Amino acid sequence: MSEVEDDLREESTKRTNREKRSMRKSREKREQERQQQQVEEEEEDEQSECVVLRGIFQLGKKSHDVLLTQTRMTWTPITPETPTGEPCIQQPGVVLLQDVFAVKVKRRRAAGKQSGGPVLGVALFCAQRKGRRLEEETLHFHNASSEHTHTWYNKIKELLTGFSRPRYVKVFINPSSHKKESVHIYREHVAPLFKMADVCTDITVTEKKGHALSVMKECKLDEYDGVVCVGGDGSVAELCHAMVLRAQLDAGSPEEPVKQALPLGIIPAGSTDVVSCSVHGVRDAVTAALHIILGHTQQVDMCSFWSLGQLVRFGFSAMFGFGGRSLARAEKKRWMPSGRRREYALVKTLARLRPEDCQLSFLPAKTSNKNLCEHRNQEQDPDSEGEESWTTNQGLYLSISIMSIPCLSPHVPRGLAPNSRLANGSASLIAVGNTSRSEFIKHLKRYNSSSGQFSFSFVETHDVSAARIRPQSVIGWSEEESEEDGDSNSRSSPIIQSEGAAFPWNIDGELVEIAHEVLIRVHPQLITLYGEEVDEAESTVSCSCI
Ligand SMILES: Nc1ncnc2c1ncn2[C@@H]1O[C@H](COP(=O)(O)OP(=O)(O)OP(=O)(O)O)[C@@H](O)[C@H]1O
Repeated sequence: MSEVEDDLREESTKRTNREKRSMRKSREKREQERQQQQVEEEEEDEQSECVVLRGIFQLGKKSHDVLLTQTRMTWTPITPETPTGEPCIQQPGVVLLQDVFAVKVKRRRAAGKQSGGPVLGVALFCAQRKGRRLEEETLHFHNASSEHTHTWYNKIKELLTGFSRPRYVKVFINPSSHKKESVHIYREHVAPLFKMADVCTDITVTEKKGHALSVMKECKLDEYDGVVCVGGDGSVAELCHAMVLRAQLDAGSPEEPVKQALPLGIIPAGSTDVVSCSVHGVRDAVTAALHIILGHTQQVDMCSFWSLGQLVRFGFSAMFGFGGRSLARAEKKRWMPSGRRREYALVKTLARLRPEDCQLSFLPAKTSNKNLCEHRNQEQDPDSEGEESWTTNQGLYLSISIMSIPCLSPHVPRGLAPNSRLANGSASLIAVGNTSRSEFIKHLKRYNSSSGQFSFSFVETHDVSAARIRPQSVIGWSEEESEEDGDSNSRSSPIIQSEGAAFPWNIDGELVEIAHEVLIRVHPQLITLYGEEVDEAESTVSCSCI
């Protein structure tokens, strides 16, 4: 082997060693950086978790070592040492302060006394999750020392003020909702929780349709942190509409939708409570009240409904065809109990099932969320996106629905529009073409059972940011109904009455009669509701009529 080859091999070995050393160094550097980052993260965690107070309280019959940090309170039983000296491992109890809605000093009250008495300790009032429900739970921490107890009480109270929660809310109660139980529901289940959490209220018990709207137009809204509605879907729809209109008035732009800054809380007291179920997953006044108290808020998309260039209203859902006709029939039988009324209307509308001849156009939703400003510009000219982006179909439809929220309810736990999200900036358009009654019933039944309601050739669904429905038939609902049973005296008054042939629309459970084309626009995150996004509602009832 030549000297040159030796030199080359030596050189190559040196280079390999150099490369290895350099790789090792960069690996070590990366490892050091990772460790440093970990230490910093741990320090950060420690800081937020650093102990604010430590003390001894009795929980139940045992003494506990209790720690309070910025975010939680933990307690571990104090146990005597075992004879063998082995440590006795105990799982600590824990409550997150984000779930605590009130703290009180507990006292032993003498009989007949409203105040005073020796201190017993602190009581924490928390919201505990049980499935989709929030339930009230009280934790008692006993310590007879007044000084000790007050130190803890003051500190916990101070930490709780760090959360963004409503302090003063405007409450509307519709005493006529469903079984006329709203006032009772509010008094029994909501008012005591609000009082406990120091939420002050200004209450209006509505006297007639439109009362909440007129109060909302004029009241001093900046005094409040939120608005609360106790009632059914009709009351919720009126208030949501009122809140967006008020935002428009305040912003000095009566033509354009403006986001309402105040959140709306919904205490369900109706028969279906679709909006409440869609943000709580359950029809339960306590769950709804606790979401309000804890300040859980959720942005929600809304629609605006227009006819002949005039705003009809703001809302979350609309049904044309079967859904509209069925509601119109139910409204004529207001004297029946709500369950029976709904079943009667459903069965009768199925018996007289007929398609609507109409032109359906829609604007497919873009994948990214559009912001409000873009939508505002579109509002003035619905065709400004260019005709080519609209899809138009002409034909016979049994039902057309458009929903910007999933519309969950105990009857339909996965919702009438299971693909719709609360704040994705689009709405589900569900168009059911003409088919036999038996096939239509099969489609309806699948809402109630599991899924597959859209897997029929006569059903199409689209994610849309706007839709337009132009009825072609000259025979409106009014003519057909008067022919049907000559029951004109018992007709309820719809929100809009048209001179010519009008068609019944179900807009958020309210009957609206419109004779002409209706344009629907989706407005991303136009309103904030107290609650959260849920996938499925708790199912408590099932419809047996079909
Ligand atoms: N004091 C009142 N008397 C009559 N109607 C009222 C009164 N206050 C409000 N309203 C109107 O009643 C309508 C229906 O209200 P709501 O939806 O709460 O009850 P509901 O129709 O019985 O419930 P659900 O829609 O769940 O069956 C709303 O449009 C609301 O404006």
